[in-house]
Amino acid sequence: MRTPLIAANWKMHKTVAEARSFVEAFLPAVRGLEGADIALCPPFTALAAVGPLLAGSAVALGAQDLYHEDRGAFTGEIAPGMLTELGVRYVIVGHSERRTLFGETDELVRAKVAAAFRHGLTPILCVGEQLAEREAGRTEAVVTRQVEAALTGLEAAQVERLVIAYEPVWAIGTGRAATAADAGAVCRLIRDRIRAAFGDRAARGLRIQYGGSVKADNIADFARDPDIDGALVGGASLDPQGFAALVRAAAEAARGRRA
Ligand SMILES: O=C(CO)COP(=O)(O)O
Repeated sequence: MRTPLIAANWKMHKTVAEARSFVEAFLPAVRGLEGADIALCPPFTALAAVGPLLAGSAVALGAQDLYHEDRGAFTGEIAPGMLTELGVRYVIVGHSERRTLFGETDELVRAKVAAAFRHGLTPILCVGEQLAEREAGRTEAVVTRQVEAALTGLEAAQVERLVIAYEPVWAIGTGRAATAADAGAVCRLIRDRIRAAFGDRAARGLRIQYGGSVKADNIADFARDPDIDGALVGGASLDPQGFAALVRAAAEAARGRRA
């Protein structure tokens, strides 16, 4: 069975000093924990400080975005090699805030996923429908389009290592999480599409997280579902003790999943 991945997306929160004190409190609180992988995705400015603090721990370093070119005149952007140099292992790509606030297209997301793989980074590809799309019965069509567009040109062996985060946009930061049944159904749909396009091995290896108002007291519902492989967590990842409790609850619940 796939090990769930609980990833913290801090978004535009925490200075370097705040990031350091989070890690100092968080690591002892999850030491020795088994049954879930953990990643922290601080803002770019804190990566160089957080990386060395995580070295030797079971907690991986992630980034929130990257640019798809290796270098050049792209003011304000961050190249993949700048992330790998700092020990970054995961990179969030295509978050709905990037898509809606910063105009990222399916094509740009595809280029970023490819760039991440080219540099040995594991993308956490975010997909999810808006409220109006859900209400119009278009969830399946939207999510399928986003997944297919982002994975065009990849090899099955790459897809097997990929992480997809299903984050319905209406559930992000609203306190209104999807039900585990609805989230699980979309995750199954994604896995079926991956199986059809890339084969059974890729579909079995790929991790599909849920994201959107995940908290310590609802994570168990998601983590028990055999097709939900952990969570991408925003607001509830900002407090070290609260996030540690969330990770522990996820690991505990995931133990009950069907093998
Ligand atoms: O966008 C998210 C993670 O990427 C989810 O954010 P919240 O957990 O704050 O709803």
